[in-house]
Amino acid sequence: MHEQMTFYLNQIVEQNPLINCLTNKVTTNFQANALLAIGASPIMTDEPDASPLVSAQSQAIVINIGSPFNQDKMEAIELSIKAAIDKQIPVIIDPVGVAALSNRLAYIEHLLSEYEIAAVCGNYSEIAALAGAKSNGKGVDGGHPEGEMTDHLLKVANLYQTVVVATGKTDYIANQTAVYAHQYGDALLGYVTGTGCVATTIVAAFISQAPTPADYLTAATLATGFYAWCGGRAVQLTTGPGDLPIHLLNQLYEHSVKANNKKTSDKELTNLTITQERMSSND
Ligand SMILES: Nc1ncnc2c1ncn2[C@@H]1O[C@H](COP(=O)(O)OP(=O)(O)OP(=O)(O)O)[C@@H](O)[C@H]1O
Ligand SMILES: Cc1ncsc1CCO
Repeated sequence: MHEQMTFYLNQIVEQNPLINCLTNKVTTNFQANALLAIGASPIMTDEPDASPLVSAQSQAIVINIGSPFNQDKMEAIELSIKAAIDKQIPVIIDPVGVAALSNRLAYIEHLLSEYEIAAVCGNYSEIAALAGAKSNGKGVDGGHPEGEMTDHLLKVANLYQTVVVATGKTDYIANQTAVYAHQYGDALLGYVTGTGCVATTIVAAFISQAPTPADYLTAATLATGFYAWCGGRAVQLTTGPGDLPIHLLNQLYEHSVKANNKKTSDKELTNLTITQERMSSND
C-alpha cells in the first residue's frame, strides 16, 4: 500500500498532470490550490469553445455540476467529455446537487449511461440518489440516506460500469466487485465548503496516473485515503473552519511535493492503510 501511494504521489509531482475542471464558482479556487499543492496543474474552463480544446490536452478532466448549471455549461461538458474520451483521457464526475434537484439527477444519469466515465465521486446523498434510493439530502449536503451505503455504491458501479466514491464519516470506494473503506477524515471538514469537490479533484489527479483503467479503483482508493488522512492531520493543527483550508493545503503539499523533493521515504505516511469492506453485491 505504502509503495503504491508513493508511486502515485511521485508520479503526480514528476508528471505535473494538467487537470481541466469544469466546476462551480463556489469552490474553484480551493480546487485549483489543492491540485497545485500536490504537484498537479489545474485549469478551470467551462466555455463551450475553449473547454473541449483544453480537455483534449489534459491528463484527466473533472465534471462538477455545482452552480452554474446552464445551457453553456452543459454544452461545454458534453463537448469536453467527447474530446477527452476520444483521446482515452479519464473523465471524473462530481454529481453535485443530484439528491435535491431532479433535472441534475437526470443529466448525470444521462452522462453515466452515454459515456465511459472513469469515476463518479459524491457525498452519501448524491451516490444514494444515483442508486435510486431515498437520499434525505438537503441542497448540496451529504445527509443520512436510507439503506446500506455499500449496496448503493455497488449498484451504481454495476449500473454504469464505473468506479464510485462516496465521501462522509467513512469514505467508500467501489467498482463492480469490491468496496474499500477508510475513516481518515474528520467531521470538521464538513464545515468548510468544497472539501468534497476537492476530494474529487484529488481522485482525478491520481486516476490521471493510473497505468490502465483496471487501476482506477486503486487510484481512487489511494486518493481518498491520502486526502482524508491529510484532512485529519490538518484538523489537529486548526482552531476552526477558518484556518482549516490553510492547514489542509499545507498537509497536501508536505506529503507530496515536499516529500518528493526530500527524496527520502515519508515515514508518517506508512501508517496509512485501507481495508476492503466487502467483495460483491452477493456478500
Ligand atoms: N462526519 C465526518 N467524519 C469524518 N470525515 C468526514 C465527515 N464528513 C465529511 N468528512 C470528510 O470530508 C471530506 C468531504 O466530504 P463531504 O461528504 O462532506 O463532501 P461534500 O458534501 O461533497 O462537500 P462539498 O459539497 O462541500 O464539496 C471527505 O474527505 C470526507 O472524508
Ligand atoms: C455550496 C455550493 N452550492 C453550489 S456548489 C457548492 C459547493 C459545494 O458543493
